[in-house]
Formats: sequence, structure tokens, C-alpha cells
Amino acid sequence: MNKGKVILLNGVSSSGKSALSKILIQKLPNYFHLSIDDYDTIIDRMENRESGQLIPVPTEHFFHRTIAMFSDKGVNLVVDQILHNNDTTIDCYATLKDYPVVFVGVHCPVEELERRELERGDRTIGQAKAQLQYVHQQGEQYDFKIDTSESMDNSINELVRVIMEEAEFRGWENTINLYNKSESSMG
Ligand SMILES: Nc1ncnc2c1ncn2[C@@H]1O[C@H](COP(=O)(O)OP(=O)(O)OP(=O)(O)O)[C@@H](O)[C@H]1O
Repeated sequence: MNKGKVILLNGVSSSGKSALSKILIQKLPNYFHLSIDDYDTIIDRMENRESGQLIPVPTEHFFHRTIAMFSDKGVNLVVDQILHNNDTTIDCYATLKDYPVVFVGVHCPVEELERRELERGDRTIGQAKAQLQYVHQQGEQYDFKIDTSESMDNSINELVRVIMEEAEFRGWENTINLYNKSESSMG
């Protein structure tokens, strides 16, 4: 069985990953959206935070492996993630290195990120800007980049077109190779 494709959207908080995912699954009927927020909901229900009964495993561990399980069964996914530190990045790359990932960078200027944070009211102001110190700074070789502060119609249509055409995507493999090289050169 062929592995399902994984369209992995990487961008800071408020960059517009969820909104973009919703548009993509409307345009790609054979794709499903799996969000890390879904895991937060599950774990929030299972844990009893008041009594300190906590699951001692990062949410991302489950998230990355679930993506792999769906793909193993041929299910195509749109997933959104913030590769915001080394632990998350290493786990994501290690778990999904042999999977057909289409790596998409979701970008947005800082002023617009801060405007969205204010508007949302449930996000720490400055969180997105702080994440930008790491996100998109690790030599990510995106197959596709989208700026959500601009009109996105053309870039979304182009992304959908190349996915439907089953184009070859090398960004994920190149990114992981680069990352591994820089890690090994640092000893
Ligand atoms: N293209 C856009 N134009 C204008 N506003 C947008 C756009 N995309 C998203 N937003 C707004 O920005 C806010 C954050 O969007 P969204 O939830 O999609 O971001 P996210 O990257 O998934 O954030 P988080 O990682 O914090 O969940 C929402 O209030 C949404 O309405």
C-alpha cells in the first residue's frame, strides 16, 4: 500500500495554519486535517491537572506517530505544527523521515502576527515573534511558502495543482539531510 501524503504546514502561532488547513481540505477532497490541538484536547481530558495526575510524554510524541500511522494506511493528511525547538524538530524529523511529506512554510509579518494575537485575545502577545527566533531559521527547505498576510488564492491554487499532479517533492528530505549534517558537524 502506498503511504498517504502529508502536507505539513510549519509556522508560528497565529500565522494562519488552521485557517489554511481548512481551505486546503476543501480543495483536496481526499485529504483530512489532523491538528495538534486535537491532541491537547484528548490529553486535557485524560489528565487530572488539579491532582497532578499528568501524562509524562510530550503531546508531539503522539501527534507525530499518529501522522505516521494514518499515512501507513494510505490516508492523506494536512497537518499543522510549530517546529519551535530542537526536541520537537528532532522528533518530527526522526518519526516522519521516510514519509511523503510536502513541506510548506507558513509566513506572516510580525506586525500582522501581533495584530492577530491582540484580536484573538487568548494568545500571549509576543509569543509568535519569540517563536520566529527559531521557526524558519533552521535551514528549512520548503517545497512551498505561503504568506497569509497577502492574498493567498494564487499560491493555494498552485499548491493544490502540484499536489494533484503528484509532483516530486524534495524539500523534506533535503531539510532533514541538512539538519543532520549540521548536527553532526557540531559534534
Ligand atoms: N489569511 C488570513 N488573513 C487574515 N487573518 C487570518 C488569516 N489566517 C488566519 N487569520 C486569523 O489569525 C488568527 C490565527 O489564525 P489560525 O488559528 O489559523 O493560526 P494558527 O497558525 O493555526 O495559530 P495557532 O498555532 O496559535 O493555533 C485567527 O484569528 C484568524 O482569523
